[in-house]
Amino acid sequence: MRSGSGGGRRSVRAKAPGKVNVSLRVGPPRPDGYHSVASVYLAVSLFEEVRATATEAPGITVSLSPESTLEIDELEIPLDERNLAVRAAALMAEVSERPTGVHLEITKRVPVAGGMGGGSADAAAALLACNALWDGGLSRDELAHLAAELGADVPFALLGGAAVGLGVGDRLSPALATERLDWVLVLADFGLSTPAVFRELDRLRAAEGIKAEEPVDVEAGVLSAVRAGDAHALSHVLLNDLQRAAVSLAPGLRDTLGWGDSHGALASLVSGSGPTVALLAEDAGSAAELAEALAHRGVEALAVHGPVPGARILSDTLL
Ligand SMILES: C[C@@](CO)(OP(=O)(O)O)[C@H](O)COP(=O)(O)OP(=O)(O)OC[C@H]1O[C@@H](n2ccc(N)nc2=O)[C@H](O)[C@@H]1O
Ligand SMILES: Nc1ncnc2c1ncn2[C@@H]1O[C@H](COP(=O)(O)OP(=O)(O)O)[C@@H](O)[C@H]1O
Repeated sequence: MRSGSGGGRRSVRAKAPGKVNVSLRVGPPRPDGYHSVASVYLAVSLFEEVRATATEAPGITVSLSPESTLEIDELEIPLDERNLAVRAAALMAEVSERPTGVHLEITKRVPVAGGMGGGSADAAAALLACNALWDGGLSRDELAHLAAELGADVPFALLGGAAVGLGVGDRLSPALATERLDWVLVLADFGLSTPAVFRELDRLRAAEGIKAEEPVDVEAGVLSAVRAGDAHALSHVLLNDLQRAAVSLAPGLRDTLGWGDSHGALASLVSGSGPTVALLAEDAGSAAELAEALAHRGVEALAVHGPVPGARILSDTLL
C-alpha cells in the first residue's frame, strides 16, 4: 500500500468514525468509578482523520489540521500528552518497542465533548496509523485490547458498523448490520463532560430513591430494527439513560429535542452523554430536508448516516 517518491519521511493517514448510542442503559456506579452499560452503538458518517508522520526528533507531537470542519477553540483540546491520539501513539510505541519520533495531525469533524466519541475516534485512528508507521504488525484483536486501555468508547471506533457494547461499553459484539439509517445531528455550541453527566445521573437517581439495576442486555427490538434499517421501528425503542442527566445539566436541550418533532423527525435523542442531539429521519431525503429546515432557523445541523466502517488506513506515503 505504501506509495510516493523514495527517501522522504513516512506518513500514514487513517480515519475513524463518530458514533451515536441508539440505546444506552446505565447501571449503578461501580467501585472503580465507572458504570456498567448495555449499549447499541452505531458508527455514523462523520469521520476524524489522523496523519502520523515520522520525525527525526524523538517524542510525540500533535496539532490540529486547518482542514478541520469544526470551529475549534484549541483550549478545548489538550495538545500534549493528555490528548487521546497522543496517548494512543505512546501506548503503541511502548508495545511495539519502537523509538518514537512522530507528529500527529488531527482533522476534527466530530463535535468536541459532544457525546459522539470524537476523541475516541482520534485514538483509534492513531493506533492504526502508528501500527502501520512502525510496522507493529498488531492484529485487529490486539489493537482492540490496546483500545480498551485508552477509553470505554475506543474499541467501538476501531470496530465501527453497529455493535452491542457491554461491560463499560468495551465488550463488543458486532450486530452485523448493513442497512442504512439516516440521522440529523444537531450540534451544540458547548460541550458536556462525560464523568459529570454520569455523576448527575447518579445524583438524580439517589434523590429519587431509585436503585438502578445492572444492565445485562440491550433493549428488546433495538437490534432487529437496526439490522433491518427500519427507522420507524427504531423510533419507538430509542433509549438513553443519560439523556435526563444531560438535560438536567443543560436544560436548553429540551427545546432541541422538541425541534425534531416539530420538523418531521421520527424521534430524537441525546447522543451518549450529549449535548449533540440525534434526530432519526425516515430516509436520506427527509434527513436533508430536516437539516435544511434547521439551518434556516440558524441551527447547526448535519445529515449523516450509519452504519459505516470503523477505523481504516487511507494512505501510506513517503513525503
Ligand atoms: C457515555 C459514552 C457512551 O458511549 O460516550 P460519550 O458520551 O463520552 O461519547 C461512553 O460510555 C463514554 O466513553 P468514554 O468517553 O470513552 O469514557 P472514558 O474516557 O473511558 O471515561 C471517562 C469517564 O466517564 C465515566 N464513565 C465512562 C464510561 C462508563 N461506562 N462509565 C462511566 O462512568 C467515568 O467517570 C470515566 O472516568
Ligand atoms: N483528540 C481529542 N479530541 C477531542 N477531545 C480530546 C482529545 N483528546 C482529549 N480530549 C479531551 O476529551 C474530552 C472529551 O472528548 P470527546 O471525545 O470529544 O467527547 P465525548 O467523550 O463527549 O464523546 C474533551 O473535552 C477534551 O478535553
